[in-house]
Amino acid sequence: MKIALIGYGKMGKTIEQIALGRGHQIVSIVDINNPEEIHSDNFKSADVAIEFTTPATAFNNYMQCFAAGVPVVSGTTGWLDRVGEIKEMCEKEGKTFFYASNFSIGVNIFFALNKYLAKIMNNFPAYDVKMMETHHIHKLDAPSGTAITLAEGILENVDRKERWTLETAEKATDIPIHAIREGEVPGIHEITYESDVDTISIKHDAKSRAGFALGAVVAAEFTAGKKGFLGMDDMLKF
Ligand SMILES: NC(=O)C1=CN([C@@H]2O[C@H](COP(=O)(O)OP(=O)(O)OC[C@H]3O[C@@H](n4cnc5c(N)ncnc54)[C@H](O)[C@@H]3O)[C@@H](O)[C@H]2O)C=CC1
Ligand SMILES: O=C(O)C1=N[C@H](C(=O)O)C[C@H](O)C1
Repeated sequence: MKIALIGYGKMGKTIEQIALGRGHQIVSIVDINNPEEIHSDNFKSADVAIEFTTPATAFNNYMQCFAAGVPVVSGTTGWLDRVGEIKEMCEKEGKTFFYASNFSIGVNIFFALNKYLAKIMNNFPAYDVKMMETHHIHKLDAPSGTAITLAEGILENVDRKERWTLETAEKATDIPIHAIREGEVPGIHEITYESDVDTISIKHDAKSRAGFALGAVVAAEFTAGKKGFLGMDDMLKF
């Protein structure tokens, strides 16, 4: 498969290695210093573009991919206030877009576990819930996209909670997310339920970026030739 990379930072470089190892060809690499590459014939020849850039630049990159007729797989976080526009373009204009706040298979198992635990906890109001995420100091957004997905999994299932908040809970109906930025940590997420008598925690700790990158390449293989707005639930069968 011919892959174009948009964003050649920590994720772009890890994805390149995994894609080459799976027999794919990298036909184009777009980064901040060569934005015109996205208009090149090499870029347009890609079966799929994999986009990992920044919250501020992702949406415009998606528009460029759509204009070039290249399906997009993206994991960039912090831009989801505009996801409705992308879904509409996929539905009405036949564009192709695969998004995951976290491509790691382990984290997606953790998402399912989080929802299952939340369903149980809905029946036990003696427990309050809080979240913690830790990432490297270069991360631009907080809370992490993964933490937001986890919070949404709790909100869908725990009736006594209404929204997530960064750091402090203002009301009993809030889920506070504590965001720590420390060293070069690839990503840790923890959900804690606490009562007067005990604590129950579930935690995912990424050892490197390899799991995120492998998931993104597998998602690219899945996306090539498909139409519409796609996500991990379409690809994984639990
Ligand atoms: N969904 C997932 O599984 C994961 C998502 N991420 C997210 O992916 C994004 C990127 O993460 P990293 O690679 O660690 O960041 P990074 O900072 O190492 O790399 C970002 C790259 O994008 C480039 N860039 C900036 N503006 C650009 C533009 N307009 N066009 C093309 N390239 C541009 C930068 O020069 C840099 O090389 C972040 O939003 C992060 O939260 C990170 C890991 C896993
Ligand atoms: O910025 C990162 O590094 C990561 N970002 C994603 C997020 O915001 O959830 C996924 C992973 O945790 C690493």
